[in-house]
Amino acid sequence: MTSLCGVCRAPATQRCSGCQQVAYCGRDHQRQDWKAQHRHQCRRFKVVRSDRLGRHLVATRSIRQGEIVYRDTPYAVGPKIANVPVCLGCNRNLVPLLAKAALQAQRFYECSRCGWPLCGVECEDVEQHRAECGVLAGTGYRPNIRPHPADPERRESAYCVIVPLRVLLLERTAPERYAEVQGFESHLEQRLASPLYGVLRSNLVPFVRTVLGLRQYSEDTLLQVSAILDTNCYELRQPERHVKVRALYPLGAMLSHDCRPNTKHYFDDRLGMVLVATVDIPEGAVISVSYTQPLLGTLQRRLALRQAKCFDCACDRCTDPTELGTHVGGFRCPSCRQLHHHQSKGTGSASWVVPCDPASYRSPWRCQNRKCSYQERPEEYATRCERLQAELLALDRTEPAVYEAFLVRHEPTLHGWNAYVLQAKYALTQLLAGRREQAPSDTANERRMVELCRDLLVVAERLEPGYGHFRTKLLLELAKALDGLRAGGVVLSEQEQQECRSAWDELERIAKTDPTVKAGRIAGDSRPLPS
Ligand SMILES: C[S@@+](CC[C@H](N)C(=O)[O-])C[C@H]1O[C@@H](n2cnc3c(N)ncnc32)[C@H](O)[C@@H]1O
Repeated sequence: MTSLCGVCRAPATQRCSGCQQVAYCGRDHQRQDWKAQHRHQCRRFKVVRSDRLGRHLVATRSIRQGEIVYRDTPYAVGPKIANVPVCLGCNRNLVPLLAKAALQAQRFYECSRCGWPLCGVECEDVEQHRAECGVLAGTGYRPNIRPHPADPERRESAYCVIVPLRVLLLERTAPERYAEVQGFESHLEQRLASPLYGVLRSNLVPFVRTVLGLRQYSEDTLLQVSAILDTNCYELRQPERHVKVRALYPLGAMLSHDCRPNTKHYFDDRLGMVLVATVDIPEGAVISVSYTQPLLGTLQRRLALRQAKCFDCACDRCTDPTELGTHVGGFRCPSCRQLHHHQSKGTGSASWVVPCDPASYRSPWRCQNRKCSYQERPEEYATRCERLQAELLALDRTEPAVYEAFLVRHEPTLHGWNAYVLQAKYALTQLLAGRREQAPSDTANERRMVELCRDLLVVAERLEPGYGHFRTKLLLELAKALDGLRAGGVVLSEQEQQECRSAWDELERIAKTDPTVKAGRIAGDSRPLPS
């Protein structure tokens, strides 16, 4: 069918290259429409609905790796249901901002009108705080939020009212946004059965209706708003600015999850969410993000998604017993291992135990070797994971040697890419990076780093390919370690020099659309240093 010009309805000869969604008879009408409206509507995606994903985003044209898919402005930002003390003006954690002497004063700066803690007088009139301040000030209620130097991680539950209140106040300040938020997914029915919603029913509801006097909002509406926030908010982290809060974004609320996503996101200085394609996304493909951690096995990821976002993931990784060949959830078959031990040769040692049905929380686990009958019940597998998790958590987090010992201890029984092994290996890279600061020319340290990064990069490429954050961090550590070896007098092979050059080249490309990978310089090296 011939396309018609979006302005005059004459036969069209060209399409908008940005979205491929509208056509024009020529450049004049394209320019005219751009100025009049299209610049606000031109998008690389559209929102569609399916039975499995609900509403989600689909690419309306091919999107290149590294391209920014969209920038999204938040509708509401603020503390999580229970949060460490945070400034209601600028969202920064209050504790690290205070000098020791001030902490001993036992109080934070309090807003002169509503009494809630802020950084200082300069945050009293920040737009985010203005509307709520009037409502909070009128109540006479003052939260008892104080510094606890001995327990800086202590969370205050009084914060559970702030973001819901900010959403309710949109009804006055931005009614079209308020109406849009009411249409977001909530999973309220499922959430009402949880203990958290029991607590919200007895804390949040009377606070808003009785203390704040906002009686026009029924219990159902208030719990619905909470459930919308729990389903759609993103954790907004900017460690260098001491910001760790939650935020609701209109496009973010339409974005579906995949355990092998094709985008990543970061937050800009104005707390906007920027979505970047980590791989080439073909026209018609679902645009996905990951709501969870890549270094968890399928059972743990799916449980986390069910608990936080109320759905059962059925992506390619979740439905593959080997998790795309990585065996992140798997372990070595004890029976085949014994056989191997007795015969001291043969293929026994290479048999892995995998779930019979990865998409079931109650699946038994079975040896992949058809000749072996080894099985493990779901309870036994869960206990195995809990034990490993507890062991990992108990390690001294400052000491690389204890992580190395963990790896040696579990090498005979776990896959080299088992979730707990991966977590230990990744922790080791962080510790070795810290050591580099103290001992810059420790070549044994750098050699080990290179080995770990090469290994983890293979996993990262399978689970979060392309420009994903996990892979980017590893590329950076690999490049720095190879540079470190050279600086320490080691002669790199031709292959290693090429490996180092291509890592830096790729990091430069990633940095073009991801400012969290900042350009800098290593002393004595002319290459840009993402940090
Ligand atoms: C941020 S919202 C995304 C928009 C939502 N689909 C809608 O229609 O409003 C998150 C919710 O989308 C659904 N969802 C997202 N990714 C999914 C997936 N991979 N499989 C099934 N449901 C998914 C779940 O209901 C989840 O709680």
